[in-house]
Amino acid sequence: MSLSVSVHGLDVPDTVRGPLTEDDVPARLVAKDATLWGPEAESESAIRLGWLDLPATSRELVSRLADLRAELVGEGLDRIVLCGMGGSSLAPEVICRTAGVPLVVLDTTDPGQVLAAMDDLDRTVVVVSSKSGGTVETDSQRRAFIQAFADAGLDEKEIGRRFVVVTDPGSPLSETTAAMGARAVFLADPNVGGRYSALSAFGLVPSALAGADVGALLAEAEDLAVQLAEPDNPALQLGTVLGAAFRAGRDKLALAVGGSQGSGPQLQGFGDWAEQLIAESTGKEGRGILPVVLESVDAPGASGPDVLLGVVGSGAPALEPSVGVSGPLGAQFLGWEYATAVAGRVLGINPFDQPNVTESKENTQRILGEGLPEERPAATIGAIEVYGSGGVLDGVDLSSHDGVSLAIDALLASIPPRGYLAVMAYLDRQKDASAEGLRAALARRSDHAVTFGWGPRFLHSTGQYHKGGPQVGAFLQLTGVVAEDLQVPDQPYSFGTLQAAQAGGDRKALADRQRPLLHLHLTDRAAGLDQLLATLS
Ligand SMILES: O=P(O)(O)OC[C@H]1O[C@H](O)[C@H](O)[C@@H](O)[C@@H]1O
Repeated sequence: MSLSVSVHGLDVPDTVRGPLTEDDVPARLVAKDATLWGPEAESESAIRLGWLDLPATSRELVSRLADLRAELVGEGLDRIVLCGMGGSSLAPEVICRTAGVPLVVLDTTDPGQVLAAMDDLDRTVVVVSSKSGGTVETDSQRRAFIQAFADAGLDEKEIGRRFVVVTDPGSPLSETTAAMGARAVFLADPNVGGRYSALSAFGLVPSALAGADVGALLAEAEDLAVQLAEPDNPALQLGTVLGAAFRAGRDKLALAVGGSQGSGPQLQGFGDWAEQLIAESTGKEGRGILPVVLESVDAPGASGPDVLLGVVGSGAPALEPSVGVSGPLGAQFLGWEYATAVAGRVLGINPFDQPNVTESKENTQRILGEGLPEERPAATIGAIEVYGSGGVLDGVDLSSHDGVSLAIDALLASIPPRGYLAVMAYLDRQKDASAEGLRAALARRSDHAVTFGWGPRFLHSTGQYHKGGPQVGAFLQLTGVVAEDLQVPDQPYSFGTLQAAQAGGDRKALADRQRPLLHLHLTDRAAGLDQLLATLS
C-alpha cells in the first residue's frame, strides 16, 4: 500500500494544478532537475535532492544495522540514547514511537532532562547524530556522556565502544569520532538536507538499533517511489493541495494524526516531524505555510478562515476544508517530502535552505561570550516573573493578582489579522510535560492559530518560520529555574547557561523584528505551570 490523498471542501484550481503538470514537474523532480525552484535556488537544489533515491540506496544499511544491533544486544547494551537536533532526531522519534520500541531522544539543553538521560549507563549506547557535526546541543550532549561514562569507571576504549555516530563525510564530528574510537560511524549522503533525511542513516541508524523494522519502512517508501514520476501521483496531489490552500489564504496547516492505518499502527508524533519539514522549508521571504500540530483531530485550532486541516492516517476528517493522507509511515515520509518540494515551487521559495536559523545561534554565541544580560522583571506574581518586549506590556496592570492573565490577554490582543501565537517552552519535555497543555488552553482563548514548541528544539524547525515567514507572530516564551545544573565538559558554560543563552538569543532575534513577546520565567517550575494553566482554565 502506498499513499492515498483525499480532499474535502477545498477547491484546487487549474491555475495551481495546471502549471505543475504542464511543466512536467513530477518527471523533472524525480530526474532531480535543480532548476525547478528558479535560478536563485539552483545551486542549493543541485546538492539537496538525494532523498529521492533513499528508498533504494539506504537498503544496504539494513543488514549492517541488524548485525550491529545483535552485537550490542549480545553485550547487554539494549538502551539507545539519541543525541541530535531537528532533522537528526525527529524522524527516529516517530519511527520508534510508531513501532512501539524504546528510544531515548535527547534534543535539549535542559540540564534536568540531560541528567535524567544519563541513567542506566551500564546498558546504554549513545547515537550521536549531526549532519553538520557542529550543532552545539549535540556536541554538548556528546561531551557530557563521555564524562558520565568516565565517571562510571569506563576506560577510554570502553567509552568509545559506547558511541555510534551518524554524520556527513568530512564533518568536524567525523574527525572527532575517529579520535574517540567510536564503535561505528555511518557517513550519510551529503546530498540530502537534514529535514529530508528520514529515510537516510539519520532516520534508520537509531531506529534500527532500538529495534524498529527499517527494512519494512524502506519497502513502504519504495511502493510510493515508483509512482513519483507519474502525473497526478498522490504526493503531487498533496503538494498541489498545500499550494492551493496557501494561494486561497489558508496558510496554516493544522496537523493531526488520525486513526490507525487499517492493520498498521497509528503514526505517533508524525506532526512534529512534518512540522519541521514544512515550516523550515517554506517559512522564508516573508511567506510560508505554518504547521500547527494538534493533540487530536478535533482539538482547538482544527478550523478557521486561514486553516487547512491535515489528517495523517485513515478515516475521513470531520471538518472542512481538510486533506486526509493515509498510508504507512515509509510512504508518508517520502510523500510529505515530495509534497513540500512541490509546494515550495507553488509558493516561489527555495524549499532546501534555512536562511534565518543562524541568527538566533549567533545571538546565543554572543551571549555566551559576553555573559547573560541582567534583566529585571516587570512584575513577579506567584511563581512567575513577567517580562515583555515589543510593547506587549504597555498599559497592562501587573499589580493586580490576575496580572499574568492580563499580560496574556494583551499578548493575544497584539496578534494581527491572520497572525499566530507561538508558545516556546525552554523546559524539561518529560518533567514539565504539562506545559504542552498551554497550546489548547490558549487556542480556546484566541481566534488565531496557536503553536507549541519545546526550546531549543523548535529553533531547528518553526524557528525558521518565526523569523523568515510573514511577520504576524506573537510569542510566549517560557523559561524555568534550574534545580541542578550540569557543566558542559571542556566548555566555559553549563547546560543551564547554554539554555538561558538560547532563550535570550531567540528573544533578541524576535525583538529585533519588533514582534510582541511575553517572557514568563518560572521561579518554581511545577508551581508556575500549575499557576499558568489555572489562569487559563
Ligand atoms: O544535523 P545537524 O547538522 O546537527 O543539524 C540539526 C538541525 O540544525 C539546524 O538548525 C537546521 O536548521 C536543521 O534543519 C537541522 O536539522
